[in-house]
Amino acid sequence: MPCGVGGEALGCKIVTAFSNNSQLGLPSVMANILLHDPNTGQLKIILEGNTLTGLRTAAASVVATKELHSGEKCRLAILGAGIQAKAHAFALNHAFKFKENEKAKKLVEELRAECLTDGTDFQVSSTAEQCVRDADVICTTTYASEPILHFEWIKPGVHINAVGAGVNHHSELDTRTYQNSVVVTDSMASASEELKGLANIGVPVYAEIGQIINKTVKIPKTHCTIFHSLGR
Ligand SMILES: NC(=O)C1=CN([C@@H]2O[C@H](COP(=O)(O)OP(=O)(O)OC[C@H]3O[C@@H](n4cnc5c(N)ncnc54)[C@H](OP(=O)(O)O)[C@@H]3O)[C@@H](O)[C@H]2O)C=CC1
Ligand SMILES: O=C(O)C1=NCCCC1
Repeated sequence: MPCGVGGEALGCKIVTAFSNNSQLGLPSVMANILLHDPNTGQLKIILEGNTLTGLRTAAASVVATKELHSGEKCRLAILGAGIQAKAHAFALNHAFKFKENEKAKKLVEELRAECLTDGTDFQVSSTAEQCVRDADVICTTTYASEPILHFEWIKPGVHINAVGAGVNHHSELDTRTYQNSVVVTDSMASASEELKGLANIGVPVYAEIGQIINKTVKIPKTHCTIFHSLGR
């Protein structure tokens, strides 16, 4: 993932995703950042990039949630219990102060200890359905290659940040959820490759989040909104 800002900065994040790494005690997503001198191109430093990946991905979901969900934000549901689940729990709670949170057990004690100072509570759900029912905002952060979120479980007006990816990037949500949603992404260029399967179920990628932010595109009323986070 290359990035340049005028004459000020030049860098590249190299990232891999190996979903079975937890069996080896390693993070499944591992990133390093190469920073170059923006005037000469000389490599200056190689930085650990996992921390930034957590922060940036969750921050993008916060921005998308602000732009795409206008209703009350009482209940946050997170499917998944890894690095991104935790990053999203922190970032979305910080931004929106949810009253209730449902997420996997192994994260709960850690989150209670780290977040309870502001009165937020976290609960464990035994099923994905229980987790997402009545949620206002849902984040999916897994490697599921079959849908883990079904249309009949979600209430009208929900906003979904679809962050994870299985074999393809649209495997966490079922077809009906897509067909009843407006899908916004971070990069149309990436979506044309990584979300091309959506065309097979008649679902267009409606806009880039940047177009919503700069008000060149307006979101029509739909059952729900999906921010498809591709990460680049
Ligand atoms: N859009 C973006 O910008 C980014 C996207 N990602 C994507 O986000 C996802 C999560 O990344 P990260 O949090 O770092 O990964 P982790 O390995 O830390 O966590 C993955 C979580 O997904 C769960 N999981 C794995 N497979 C399945 C499945 N088949 N069904 C249900 N749950 C499953 C795991 O469960 P268990 O705990 O039981 O193993 C775990 O809780 C990945 O798909 C990754 O590629 C990551 C970074 C940036
Ligand atoms: O770092 C990112 O951005 C990633 N996006 C998609 C999957 C893995 C990491």
